[in-house]
Amino acid sequence: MNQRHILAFIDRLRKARTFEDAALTMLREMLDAAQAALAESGFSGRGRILRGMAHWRPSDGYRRLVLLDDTQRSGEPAIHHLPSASAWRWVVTREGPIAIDVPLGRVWTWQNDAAKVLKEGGFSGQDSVLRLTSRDTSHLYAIPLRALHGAVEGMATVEAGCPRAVGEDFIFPALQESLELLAELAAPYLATLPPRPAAAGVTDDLLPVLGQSMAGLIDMLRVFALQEETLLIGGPTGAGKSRLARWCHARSVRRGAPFEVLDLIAVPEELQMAELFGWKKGAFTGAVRDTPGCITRAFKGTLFIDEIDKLSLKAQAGLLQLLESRTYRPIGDGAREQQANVRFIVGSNVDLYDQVKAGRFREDLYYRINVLPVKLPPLDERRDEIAEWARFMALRRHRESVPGGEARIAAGVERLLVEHTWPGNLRQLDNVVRRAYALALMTHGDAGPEILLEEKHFARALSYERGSERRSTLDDVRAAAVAVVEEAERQQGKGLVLDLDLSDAFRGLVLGTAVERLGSKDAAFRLFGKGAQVQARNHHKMLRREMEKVEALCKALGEEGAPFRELGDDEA
Ligand SMILES: Nc1ncnc2c1ncn2[C@@H]1O[C@H](COP(=O)(O)OP(=O)(O)OP(=O)(O)O)[C@@H](O)[C@H]1O
Repeated sequence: MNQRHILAFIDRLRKARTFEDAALTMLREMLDAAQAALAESGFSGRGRILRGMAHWRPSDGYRRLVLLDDTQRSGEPAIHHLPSASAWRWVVTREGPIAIDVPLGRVWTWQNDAAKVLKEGGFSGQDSVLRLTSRDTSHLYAIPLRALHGAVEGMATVEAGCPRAVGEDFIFPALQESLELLAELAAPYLATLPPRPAAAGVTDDLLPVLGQSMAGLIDMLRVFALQEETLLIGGPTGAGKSRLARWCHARSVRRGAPFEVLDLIAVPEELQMAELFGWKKGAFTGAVRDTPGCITRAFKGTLFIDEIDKLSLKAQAGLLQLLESRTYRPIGDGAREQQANVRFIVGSNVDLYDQVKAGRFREDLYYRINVLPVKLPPLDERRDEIAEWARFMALRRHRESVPGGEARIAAGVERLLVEHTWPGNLRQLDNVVRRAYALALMTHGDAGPEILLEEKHFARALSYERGSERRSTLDDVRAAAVAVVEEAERQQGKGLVLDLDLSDAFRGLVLGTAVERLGSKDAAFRLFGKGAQVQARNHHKMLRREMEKVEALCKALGEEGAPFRELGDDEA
């Protein structure tokens, strides 16, 4: 590339207004450079430059994906292809460009004017290989794209089809320098330009509201939904991850088969393996009959594992083995292994890589499930959706009581809701709408076919909410800790000691509060994932023990009487 050429390229990048404009400019230039290298090579007329792809994917998920396909006739609808997950891993770990000889599975690069094989058979991800060969790609070049701070956050790929060049260096040596230069020049634009506004998304029963900020993500998810690889949906609690998983299933080739959910927050650690794989009669105490696990129940369908970070290390090993071999054995079953015919979607509301660094999540499993990561933004970043969700939720609530009824929200409510912050996301909004609905019912006497939810109902419903200025739960818990420490200091001043073990009473205080609030011990235990204790009817005893600790704390603090005293008494 001569200087004039480079300047013209920079000029086009400068004129780009969106990520997509810049990515297409870069890819066009890359494909043209590859075309020229092919024409000058010994493979001229025997191979084809097929397509280029660019994606931007910081660690928490795919943000954008752009395809420039020279095999498509113009006017054809864009066929979406996925970038290669294995190529991405190579580029990230090497932080440099690589070339892949797809049929041989060879991964190599070019160093000091010489080809260097990084790994024979290093490109062996079955899904990636199949996908590339099915679109006639024999050679793939992958170049890192760097964010402004230097980290690799994206990748550009050029695909070529030239069966004659299998096992040969092909055109990479001649091309590598210009591909790297083009990527380097384009990266600052890619890192900073906004996305092209997506066309208004099509809504349906599973995704009834779709704002501008979600439309781009949904476009990508339409492509991801069709794949067999594991999809990882991150995002804060209540943002709608489970619903989105169901939406993906409904758009996948598996849509006619079951959609199963394994919510790990509700399953005690010791039962996780059993829930996943099922068990044979007699496998453990209480296993009175053969019971299929959710992998069997999801046969030919999709299994959504929510809160994957709650998976015990033992169950992580089991899941990894399953993902690698695609086979499993129910607990206590010595017989033949069973084939797992299931597509996995995994949900998490924490950063899984942080869990890896903290030693709580296996790194190998992390890479297995982090193939197609996406992040569902919090509702506060989807403000254009808030009013519409509220309308949808009000109607949904009303129709639970009056099928076919109509519910409206008064003018002015929208502003109220949009100005609020929603740390609990859609779940919190749903609660507020339900509260406003209950207040409207009180105004109107009963639910007629039509109901109007007024501003005063929402204002009141919101007044029960914790506002944006509210401190976090952690701050509140820490405030309680500070109070105890201050009390210990006071007692020390009097020559006394406040035993640290007394702070164990926190469990009892939490449980007691939950029982009071929910009006049921069973519900309180289930709220905290202790359903197994309820089932075994152990929870009364457990609660009693916790209440004794609360009493001991009260005594040490010189309080007369303890809260929730009566809770430990009856077994009702
Ligand atoms: N697509 C949807 N259609 C209807 N309601 C929805 C949708 N998405 C979210 N909601 C509302 O938000 C609530 C939370 O949604 P969901 O359970 O999918 O969130 P989540 O992100 O999986 O939460 P968690 O991380 O706590 O499991 C639902 O109970 C529902 O009221």
